[in-house]
Amino acid sequence: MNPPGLPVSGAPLLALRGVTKRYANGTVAVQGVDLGIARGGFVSLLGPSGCGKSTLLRMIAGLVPPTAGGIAWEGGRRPSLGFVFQDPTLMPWRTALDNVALPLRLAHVPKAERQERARAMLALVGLAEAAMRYPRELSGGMRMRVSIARALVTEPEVLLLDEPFAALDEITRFRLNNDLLRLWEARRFTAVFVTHSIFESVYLSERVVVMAAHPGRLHADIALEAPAARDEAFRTSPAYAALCRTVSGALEGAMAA
Ligand SMILES: Nc1ncnc2c1ncn2[C@@H]1O[C@H](COP(=O)(O)OP(=O)(O)OP(=O)(O)O)[C@@H](O)[C@H]1O
Repeated sequence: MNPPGLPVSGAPLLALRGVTKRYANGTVAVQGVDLGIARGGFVSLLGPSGCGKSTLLRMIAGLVPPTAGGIAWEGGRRPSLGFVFQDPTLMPWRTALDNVALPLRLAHVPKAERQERARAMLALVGLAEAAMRYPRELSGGMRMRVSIARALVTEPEVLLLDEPFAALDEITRFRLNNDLLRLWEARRFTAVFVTHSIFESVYLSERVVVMAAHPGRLHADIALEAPAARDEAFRTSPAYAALCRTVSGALEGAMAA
């Protein structure tokens, strides 16, 4: 385990330096976060409720400005970003296909091309057959797949995910974990994944950043030495259990801190 926040070797895609967020009501949601994130990595932000995970992710997304510190992107420009929230936020009056195509419509991509790209993306998340269905005709897991397809249809360099699977049942969650890993392996976007779940963070990530609360800050930075193929065999392996124990110990430390 490394001390928290050590920059990754080489120039990171994203470098946070002393990032702090104090909301107008005086709550210090995040304090003095130093963190480097490498291109193409899969990093989880793990911590107890209220430790500032969502605030940190929103600052990375540019949705919330830090009150101190800075966020620097490689080359001095923010790359294209996709964002997946816990609530899929689909438009109920549009089909799955039209929901996925929406970011392309907003980017003025011609209709034929956007339909083709949205169909291909839906196929990648296993929903080729559901393209013409409306959100109310889809299960919770299918709606989340549509949401992920919509976030990826513009082929962003970075995918930010804020507890996307927290509201799903365990079996659906496991399936979507696998789907997300397959997409990441195929596309190699940089993934920053916020979760409460030790098991999920260990299954998905190459690196788990553990946060402590009051004020929200980094507590530990754990590189996970895991097999390249993360699958159901890995989920039930002693290696997985050992990594979960390590991360669980760090989380207990964060909660006691
Ligand atoms: N807009 C806001 N105004 C004031 N305080 C806020 C605001 N958003 C979040 N907070 C506070 O900032 C702290 C961190 O919140 P944040 O949602 O970032 O944490 P979190 O780790 O993502 O929590 P959870 O896991 O419960 O979603 C909390 O104390 C929260 O109440």
